[in-house]
Amino acid sequence: MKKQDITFGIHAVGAVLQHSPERMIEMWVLQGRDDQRLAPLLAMAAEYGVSVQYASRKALDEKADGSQHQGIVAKVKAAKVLGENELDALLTQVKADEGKTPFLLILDGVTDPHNLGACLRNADAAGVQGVIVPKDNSVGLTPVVSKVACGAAEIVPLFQVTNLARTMRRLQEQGVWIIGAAGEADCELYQADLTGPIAVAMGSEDKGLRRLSRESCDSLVSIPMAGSVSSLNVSVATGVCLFEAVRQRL
Ligand SMILES: C[S@@+](CC[C@H](N)C(=O)[O-])C[C@H]1O[C@@H](n2cnc3c(N)ncnc32)[C@H](O)[C@@H]1O
Repeated sequence: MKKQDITFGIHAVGAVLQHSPERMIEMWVLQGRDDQRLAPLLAMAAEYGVSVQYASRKALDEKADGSQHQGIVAKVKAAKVLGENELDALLTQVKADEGKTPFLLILDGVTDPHNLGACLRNADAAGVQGVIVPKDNSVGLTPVVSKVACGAAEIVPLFQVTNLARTMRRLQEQGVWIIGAAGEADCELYQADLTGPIAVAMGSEDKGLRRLSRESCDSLVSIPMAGSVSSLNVSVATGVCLFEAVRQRL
């Protein structure tokens, strides 16, 4: 298991400092950078006794492996990997919390870190309580995912499960209705009831929902497409589905 990780970008580093400062090991900031957005991060680092070093752009580029780092890179302890047991605990907690209804997102094999990052960002914005992905054939919490998620990767729990179909069955046994998004479904998203305990399941970039995952859904919905392209990018489709649920759940 990985013990340390690199994270970069103002929101991603800020979210670690804000939500799990105990994970922060050290930070590097671009020499001579006068960016007001860095000030609260430096203040938090001082408060938690995190070592901050100033470094050249070349050094930061190397640490961030060439990705856009906005002048800040941090070494952090790797986040705890969450699985089936933690998902059960989350559901119990959500159900015990009066006024809360399970609202989950399943991503069946998303492999592009930009897409996972954008989905986590959407999930956080929509108030999703947890995102579930299969352990294999999916991208995990990489530095690029954290950067694109803009802090959401440190907030929304990501559950990595060994057998997605089994997890879907467990969710159903606990009263969660699973709605799969598939372009060819007859039922349009806007006709579906998304008000109860739900998990929205999205397919992978290239193959969509796998057969077993699709068959495990309680219903399938499509987002109507007016133009000539056959499908939306998975993170865009995720945003559309989640925010239709948010609208209905107001
Ligand atoms: C890029 S699409 C996958 C396209 C893939 N070729 C297929 O056959 O499904 C990725 C995922 O986004 C969701 N999606 C994209 N467009 C959609 C639409 N119009 N209606 C419902 N879901 C959609 C689905 O969950 C899909 O599996």
